[in-house]
Amino acid sequence: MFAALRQPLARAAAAKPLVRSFSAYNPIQNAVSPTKSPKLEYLLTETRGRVGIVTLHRPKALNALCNGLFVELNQVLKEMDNNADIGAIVLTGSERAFAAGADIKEMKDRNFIENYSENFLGHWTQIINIRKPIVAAVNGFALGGGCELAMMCDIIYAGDKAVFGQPEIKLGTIPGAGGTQRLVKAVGKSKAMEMCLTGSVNLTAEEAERAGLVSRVLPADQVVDEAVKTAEKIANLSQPIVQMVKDAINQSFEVPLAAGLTFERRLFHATFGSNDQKEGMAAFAEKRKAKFTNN
Ligand SMILES: CCCCCCC[C@H](O)CC(=O)SCCNC(=O)CCNC(=O)[C@H](O)C(C)(C)COP(=O)([O-])OP(=O)([O-])OC[C@H]1O[C@@H](n2cnc3c(N)ncnc32)[C@H](O)[C@@H]1OP(=O)([O-])[O-]
Repeated sequence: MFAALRQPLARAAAAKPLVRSFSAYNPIQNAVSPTKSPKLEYLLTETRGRVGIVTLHRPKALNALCNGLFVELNQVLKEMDNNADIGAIVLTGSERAFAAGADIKEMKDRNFIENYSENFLGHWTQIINIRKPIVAAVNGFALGGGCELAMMCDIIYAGDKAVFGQPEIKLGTIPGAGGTQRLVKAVGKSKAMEMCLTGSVNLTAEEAERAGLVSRVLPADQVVDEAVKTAEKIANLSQPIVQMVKDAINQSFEVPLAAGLTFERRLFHATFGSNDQKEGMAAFAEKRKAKFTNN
C-alpha cells in the first residue's frame, strides 16, 4: 500500500519543472522568452532553505486578485509542489494588504451567462489541490477573496494589524470562493453570518485568533519570518507523512466523522509501511534526532 502512496511523490520528484527552475522565477533574474516562460507580473518568489515563499505583489491595487495574478499563482504553486527541494510554502502579501479581494474593476461589467459558461474564477480553487502545506502570512487587509485565499491555505499567521472580512454584500454580490463555507467552519455560524450579512463587521487579528481562524498573532514585521520557521520545520519532517496529515485533516471538512476516522486509521496503518516510521520510532527509542529519507 505504501509503495502505491509513494508513486505520486516519486513522480513529482522526477518531474521536470513546468517552465523552469523555481529560482528563475525571480522577475529580476528572469530573461527567458515570454512565450515559454512568461515573466511574473504580480508575484515575487524566493526560496529559503526548503521553503518556497510567494509574495502577492500588486501594490497599487492592494493586491486585488485579478485574473493574471491567479494564473501566475496557480502556476508558481504547482511548480513548487513538483519541486522536491521545497517541502512547504509560505504565501504572503504586503504589510498593508494580504489581498483586498477579487479585482472589482475587472469583474464589474461581467454578466451571468459569461460567468456561468466560462466558469468565471473557477481556477481559484486550484490552490486546494496543492499537496505541500501552505502557511499564509497575513498582514493588513484580507478582505473578500483575500480572506478566502488565506482560508484555502493550511495554517494562517496574522500580523497584529491584520483585518479579515467578507464585504461582498456591500458590492451587491456574495462571497464566491469559500466565504460562506470555510468561514463558518473557522469562526462558527453566528460570526460568519454577521460578517457576510453586514459586510462591515471585520475580525481583527486578535479576534481571528480567538475564533480559531488564525493560529498565531505576531508583530507585523515578524509574521513572514515566523511563518517561514514553521514551514521549515514541516519541510524537514518526512514529506509523505506530512502529506498524509494534510490529507487526513482536510478529510474532516468533507466527510462524516466515522468515515474520517476510518480514513485516518488507514493512513496511520500505512505509515508503518514507510522507512520514515521505522526511523522516527527508532530514533525516539535511541534518544537521537530522526533522519527522515522521505520513503
Ligand atoms: C471559484 C469561484 C471564485 C469566485 C471568487 C469570488 C471572490 C470574492 O468572494 C469576491 C470579492 O473578493 S469582491 C471584493 C471584495 N473586497 C472589497 O470589497 C474591498 C475593496 N477595497 C476597499 O474597500 C478598500 O480599498 C480598502 C478598505 C481595502 C482600503 O481602502 P484605502 O486604504 O482607502 O485604499 P483605496 O484607495 O481604496 O485602495 C487603493 C487602490 O487599490 C484599489 N483596490 C482596492 N481593493 C480593490 C479591489 N478589490 N479591486 C480592485 N481594486 C481595488 C483601489 O481602487 C485603489 O486604486 P486607485 O486606482 O488608487 O483608485
